[in-house]
Amino acid sequence: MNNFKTLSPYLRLHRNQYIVGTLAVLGANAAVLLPAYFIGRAIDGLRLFADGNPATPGLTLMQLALLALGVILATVLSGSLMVVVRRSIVFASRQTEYEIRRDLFAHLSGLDKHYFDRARTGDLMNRLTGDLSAVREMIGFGSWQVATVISSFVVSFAWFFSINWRLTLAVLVVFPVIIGVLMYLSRQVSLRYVPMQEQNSAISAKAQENFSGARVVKGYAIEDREIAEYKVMNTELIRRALFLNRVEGPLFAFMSLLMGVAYVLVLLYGGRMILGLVPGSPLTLGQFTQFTLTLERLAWPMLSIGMIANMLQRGMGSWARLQEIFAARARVHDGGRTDPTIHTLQGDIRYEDVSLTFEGRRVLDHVTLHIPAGQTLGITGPTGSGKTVLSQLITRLTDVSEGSIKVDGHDVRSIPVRTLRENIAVVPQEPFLFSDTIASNVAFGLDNDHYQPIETLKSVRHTTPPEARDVPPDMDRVRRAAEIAGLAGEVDRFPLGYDTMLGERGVTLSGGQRQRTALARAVARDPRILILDDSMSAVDTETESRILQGLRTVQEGRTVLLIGHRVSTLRHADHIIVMDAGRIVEQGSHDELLAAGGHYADLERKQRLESDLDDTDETAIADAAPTRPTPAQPAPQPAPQEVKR
Ligand SMILES: Nc1ncnc2c1ncn2[C@@H]1O[C@H](COP(=O)(O)OP(=O)(O)OP(=O)(O)O)[C@@H](O)[C@H]1O
Repeated sequence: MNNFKTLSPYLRLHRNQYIVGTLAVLGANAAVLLPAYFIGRAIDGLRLFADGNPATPGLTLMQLALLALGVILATVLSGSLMVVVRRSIVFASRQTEYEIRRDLFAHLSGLDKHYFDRARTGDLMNRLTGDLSAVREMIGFGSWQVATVISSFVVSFAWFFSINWRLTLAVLVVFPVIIGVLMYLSRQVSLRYVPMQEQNSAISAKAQENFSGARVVKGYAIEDREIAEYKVMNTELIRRALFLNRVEGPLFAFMSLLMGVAYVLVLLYGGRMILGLVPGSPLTLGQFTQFTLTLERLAWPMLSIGMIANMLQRGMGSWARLQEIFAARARVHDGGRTDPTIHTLQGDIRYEDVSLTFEGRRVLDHVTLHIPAGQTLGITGPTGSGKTVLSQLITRLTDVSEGSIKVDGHDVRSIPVRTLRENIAVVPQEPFLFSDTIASNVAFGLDNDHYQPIETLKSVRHTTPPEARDVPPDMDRVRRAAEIAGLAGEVDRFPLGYDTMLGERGVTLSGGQRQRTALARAVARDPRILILDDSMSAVDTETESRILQGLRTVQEGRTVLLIGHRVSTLRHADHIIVMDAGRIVEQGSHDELLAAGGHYADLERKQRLESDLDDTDETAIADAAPTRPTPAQPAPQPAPQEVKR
């Protein structure tokens, strides 16, 4: 019931369509029973005519023709009303489906990292498709059929009672059985349906992860294992689906049996009435015919009761699963302390005694730090030491557990989330590219001002669809950003240049190209604060130094957080911090840290040694190489520019 309450606001958006549709169903089901009445009248009239009794002359040819016309008109009327039903209820259900899908997407887009850290894409996709379809079927075809069953029964029994109440009571004998069976069925379906949908979700998630991770699956040659696991999951789905179907199968047969019982009762009891064997309850042949024809019309509604109960249970089960999405709340959002007057930021960042705890585990521990606007902070430290989460706190991907972070003196929790994020560009450790052109990927963060948040719970019939905006990317900006990110040269060599289409998540680019496309995207945004999270790990040191040089030209007045493991990345930063186990364990300039002889100095020494060793190896190879390659010894290839992922 609770679930129905949450669905009703959507149904109310199309109240008139559902009311018109329901009235049309009622009308159609009343009209469809009129032919039985006309035929009954005709039979009685003809029988009297056949008797040849002048006192009861029976039916004239004109009356017979009128009754025949009545049959035709009633059929046309019920057919026309069915068209109205389709155009109202079925249309309304499609529109409701659209509105729920639109609102679900908007709601999901408003959820934060905490939700998506745990959600499985395949499961969400299954809810947005399979579950939403089940809800649409329930409110469309399902509600239509409910109205059909109710109106068929009401109108039929009205006729039955008007013909003969005793015969009607005989038919009613089967109804307690029907109600009992229905209650049992509804309970069974609701118990069995949700586990089946959960398995559907698990299968979708498995398929989605396999397709997204196809390179890993193939790289480890574990296709057969994955296929076997998929098969097991499918077998389980079939088992659960059959378990559900097992309730429905016998039901159809059972309802047919009950229908047969009703016919037998009418035949035996009605027949006795026609023969005059039931005192005080006469029945004419025409009335008997009308009774049986009306009963015949009840066959489909009766047989479909099981299917409808099933559809409603599935729909409500699916709606409950969609409700779980609507019930999820973003932990990070604008609230009472948000100051809407903050529109611009300069980029002065202060961490004041910041701690962060994830599921009882402290990942940042009393961090205090000041990054003046326009300065570059280098962040390094062992893996898992808290570098990424430290930077994520500025964009409020997650909020501090203790202490505060201030940008330009404002606590980040008081800056409107949109303003905050519009002023920051992040190049994450694992860049995400869209299956679009390189130009569109670089320009992804631009052209964001024309869109307003959508109004939810609003009828699609009263909203004008947003104008299709196919704004071409600002190519000057795209090229400049690509130049700075060290990507331009390679893109110019692609046959389609910036119009090159990327595969899903940019898989058709090398790891380094992907990183630099993501970097270009961030630079194109022209942010006040730029966060580069280990975002040059897949490019060689030479390219990296070119990119850093390019960045320095646009860095003026921009605050940059540069996370990295290479001293070459960090050495030009104004200030460098070394993190360990969520704490800042060293800080200072490159020279100060080298002089301090701690972790940073160690790192520098190791990387210098490695680089010296590489140089020595290369010289040795060059010395040993013949001056001219023979066919058997191909010329040494240049070192790969980038680490392929
Ligand atoms: N969403 C999360 N839920 C729970 N723990 C998390 C989450 N994100 C990060 N952590 C934990 O926080 C700690 C710091 O992670 P972080 O990603 O900041 O490390 P890092 O220093 O950037 O490491 P790396 O150099 O490997 O990228 C890790 O122990 C990690 O397991």
